[in-house]
Amino acid sequence: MFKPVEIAPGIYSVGCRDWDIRDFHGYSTYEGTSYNAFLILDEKNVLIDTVKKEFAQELLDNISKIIDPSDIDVVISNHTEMDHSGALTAVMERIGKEKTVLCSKMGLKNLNSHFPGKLNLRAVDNGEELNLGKRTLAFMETKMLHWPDSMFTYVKEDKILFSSDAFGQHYAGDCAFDDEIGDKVMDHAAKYYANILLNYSSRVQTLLKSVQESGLEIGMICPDHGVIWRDNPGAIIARYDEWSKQDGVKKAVIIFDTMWKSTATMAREVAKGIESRDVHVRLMNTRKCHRSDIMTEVLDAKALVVGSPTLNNGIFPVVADVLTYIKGLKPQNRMAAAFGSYGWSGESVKILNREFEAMKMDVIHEGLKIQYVPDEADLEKCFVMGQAIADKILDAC
Ligand SMILES: Cc1cc2nc3c(=O)[nH]c(=O)nc-3n(C[C@H](O)[C@H](O)[C@H](O)COP(=O)(O)O)c2cc1C
Repeated sequence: MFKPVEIAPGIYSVGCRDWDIRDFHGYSTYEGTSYNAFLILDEKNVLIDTVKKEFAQELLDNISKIIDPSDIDVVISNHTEMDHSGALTAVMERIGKEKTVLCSKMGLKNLNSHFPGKLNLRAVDNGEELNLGKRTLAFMETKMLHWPDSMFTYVKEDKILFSSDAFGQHYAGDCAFDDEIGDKVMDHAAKYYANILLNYSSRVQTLLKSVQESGLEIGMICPDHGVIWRDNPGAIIARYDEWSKQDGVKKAVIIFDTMWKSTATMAREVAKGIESRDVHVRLMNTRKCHRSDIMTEVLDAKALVVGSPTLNNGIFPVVADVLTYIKGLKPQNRMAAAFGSYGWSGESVKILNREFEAMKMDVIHEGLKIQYVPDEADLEKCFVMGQAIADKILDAC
């Protein structure tokens, strides 16, 4: 299903596509994903990263179309996570168990935890270089982007950055490059950033600044998932800068759930109020929209508005699920407001406000509780609440 692609003279993309995966550790992958691995032919032949365990043979088959795997001299593990290291031991059996696997210092610890005593590991220093003959590799530690072991490998002569999971996208289509896939690549990349990297945004900012200051020239970025940025790597770097700053745009995301449609009716009226001020709004039912798609919408939204009925003195469980997920990804500089229908005790708005405070969000409205089914006057209150939220967003953006 996949053949190696020569991405630069003597440098090949040899990884595998996982066409059918639709749930990637809880992230919805409607177009599958790829596990990218790269082969560099030089006086020393190098393999950068491997693939998920079950794709080990496919990776070896791809390599074999170019060289005998046993002619690989060094393997580099930029990231320990199993989608890039799961095949390592099987691949090393074929390449030669005694051959060196280079990784970061944390990679050494983490790979040993995953595959105790099975690999001949050597940790490289941040900034260390490896001469391959015609080319030089430089290693850059990128701790917590997005695991403690993450690092980048840069080919100095070709100006190619092997960026591990950074700049990746879950996409397994026919395209190998940004110029082939077109504009939709940014939707995939935004979803990836929102769900995998958002909580490390301050580190992204630090990294981008240090890359800029060092004058590192980046001609091509090869992430471990999705297409390669060969045409315009500057475009994804600019988007990472924008996403990691988290300034937010004039947009509110309303997430809600409902048992008997009262909170849903309120949600629509709040949305109408927001939209009446020409502020963009997304209305997302937590039982109909996947949490990773909700997160993608939260990425650039200035405000998060949450609606939940009161259920057994609490909030609706699916709303709690999505909020837990959003909280973990630590969106910054956000406004928030809550609403919901209740029957007798009505705790949901108070609980949601507490959650917003725990998430360090700016609570811009005291919240709106409506008993049972909202009447005309209640719906007007929802509309006015939407307008008040929109006004705060317009003041801030
Ligand atoms: C199983 C169940 C448990 C409920 N528990 C509470 C509760 O603890 N306190 C409360 O105020 N209302 C409670 N309610 C009432 C709902 O909050 C009320 O019917 C509300 O209007 C539902 O809003 P919805 O139409 O958006 O689902 C409960 C309703 C159900 C079905």
